[in-house]
Amino acid sequence: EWGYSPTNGPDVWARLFPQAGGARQSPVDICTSIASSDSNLEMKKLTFAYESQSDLRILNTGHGWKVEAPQSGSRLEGGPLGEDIYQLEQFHCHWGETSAEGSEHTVDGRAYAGELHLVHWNTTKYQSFAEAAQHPDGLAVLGVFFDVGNESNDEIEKIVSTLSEIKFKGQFTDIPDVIDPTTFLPSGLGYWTYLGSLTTPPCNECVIWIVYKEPITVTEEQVTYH
Ligand SMILES: NS(=O)(=O)c1ccc(O)c(NC(=O)NCCCCO)c1
Ligand SMILES: [Zn+2]
Repeated sequence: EWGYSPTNGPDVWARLFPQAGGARQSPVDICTSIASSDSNLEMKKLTFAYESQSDLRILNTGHGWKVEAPQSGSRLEGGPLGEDIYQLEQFHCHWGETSAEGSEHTVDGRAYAGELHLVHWNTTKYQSFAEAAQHPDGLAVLGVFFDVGNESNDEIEKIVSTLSEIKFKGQFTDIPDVIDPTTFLPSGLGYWTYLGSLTTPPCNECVIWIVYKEPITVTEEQVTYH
């Protein structure tokens, strides 16, 4: 089973998952000095529209939590996504042992306490998430960094408050509260974008990454759960 130790971590994933040795692997360190601002991105504004949903299923994946949120009524489009429309499939989180680390992307070498991924797939071109994940423009993932501060995030609390029920890998439960994914996004909508991959095996090179510049604030407890 793949993981993050020296014997099963990213350096050996390519033995079992060939794409992990590819040319557009994620995560990356975002070097802000060489990131170029693309004027047409301003012209094609990135727009998103989500539904609020209750009774979403949350799963312990063994590497964090994942909320299954297939939303046929959601739309992510514009910005780097060309003319295609992407639909929300799931969102999940990466965090670390301490709040000094945990994000997958880093910014000028700096890691954040954690990182939320909102995973979407291209419904204009493909018929399913699984099919989309086989194509270079199949998925669009919004990444939001977590900063640790004194205010807790109410939406994240609705999720973290269920984790005591799914202590072990493979367990799942329902989140009774209504969740609106829009509330996970920072107020500042500036982002970096690049063509990359799934950050975990099978590491398919199918993701258009959109990483927001502004982190959202959560409390230490909300992001060092284990
Ligand atoms: N981190 S990511 O790039 O947004 C990402 C988005 C969607 C994914 O399907 C994966 N990878 C994945 O599901 N691997 C299968 C078993 C892992 C259980 O955790 C990673
Ligand atoms: Zn992820």
